[in-house]
Amino acid sequence: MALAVRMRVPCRALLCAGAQLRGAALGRPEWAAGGGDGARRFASLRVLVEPGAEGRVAVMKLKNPPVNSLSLDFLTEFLISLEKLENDKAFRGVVITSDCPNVFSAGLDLREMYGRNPGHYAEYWKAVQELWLRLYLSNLVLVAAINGSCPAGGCLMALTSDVRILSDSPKSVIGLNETLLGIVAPFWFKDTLVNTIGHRASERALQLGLLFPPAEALQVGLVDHVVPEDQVQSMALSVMAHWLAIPDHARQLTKAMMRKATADRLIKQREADIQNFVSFISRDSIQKSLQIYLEKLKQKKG
Ligand SMILES: CCCCCCCCCCCC/C=C/CC(=O)SCCNC(=O)CCNC(=O)[C@H](O)C(C)(C)COP(=O)(O)OP(=O)(O)OC[C@H]1O[C@@H](n2cnc3c(N)ncnc32)[C@H](O)[C@@H]1OP(=O)(O)O
Repeated sequence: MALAVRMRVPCRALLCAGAQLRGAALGRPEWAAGGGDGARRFASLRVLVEPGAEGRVAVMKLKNPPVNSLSLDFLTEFLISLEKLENDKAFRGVVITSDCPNVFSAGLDLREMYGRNPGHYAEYWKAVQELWLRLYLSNLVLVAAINGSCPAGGCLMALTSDVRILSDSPKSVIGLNETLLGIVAPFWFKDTLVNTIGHRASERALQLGLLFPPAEALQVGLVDHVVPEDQVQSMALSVMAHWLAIPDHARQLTKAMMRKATADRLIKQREADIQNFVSFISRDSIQKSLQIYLEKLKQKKG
């Protein structure tokens, strides 16, 4: 049944090969079965996957300290974990959350986009595209349990989920703040935001690089629920149960119907998008902006 409606990213085989290569580059696969749940529990260096209490639901904990920045190695491990879950028919839903205190994800790793060579930028961007496509078109129910700050690429990742739960903490701000760094959110970041909060709200949020505090994020529709931090996980599981009450095939076809056109826009021009990214990020002015931003982050500490 699920096979009939399974969405596929066309360049899947290519990425799989890429992911395996990256896995090899990491030195060892690191997948370790553990505990009484046997093969259903696995972990890599930076991604911990364990079955939730509800069964058929996995909890994926991101643990790339200090801030879950999306480095190339982290993206690769994330992709491999997701692929394993997609292929394991025991699972119908995944709660994605952070193992780093107060931060869901700081977004793309700035060190992957600063001071490197064009080949590296291209490889990195391809992995970013792939993670977005895999998450956005996932057959699983994805619930983002956002237990901390969620800027830029972190927000993009959360926006690919079917539901977002945000912790009610002053640190839990969320948004696409790229313009504050002097960079531009690519069209598919923009499309994902527009699909969630509409055109006018997106235009304002993107131009101003807004990071919404919880109450405003809820009001604009960027997240679906705001709850105290200690209830984020239980709320995510409760929402998940609601979504899992719907037959998979009907829900999956509906999800595909809603999302395919947006994903296809990138799929049709992936190479051009990579070239755009490489030439944009390689500009002296953009490298200077990133350098200043990285210095500001360091100075913040004091
Ligand atoms: C003509 C038009 C053409 C258009 C073409 C378009 C082409 C594409 C354009 C390019 C688009 C690129 C898209 C990028 C999206 C992104 O995701 S960029 C990343 C944006 N992220 C942020 O702005 C978040 C920055 N971080 C923070 O604000 C804070 O760290 C935090 C709020 C997340 C956490 O704060 P705190 O807990 O206080 O930790 P810190 O002390 O700040 O940080 C600890 C440590 O981590 C380092 N760090 C933080 N964020 C990042 C990051 N994103 N990448 C790498 N490293 C990061 C920080 O520097 C500290 O390091 P040290 O301990 O000092 O070494």
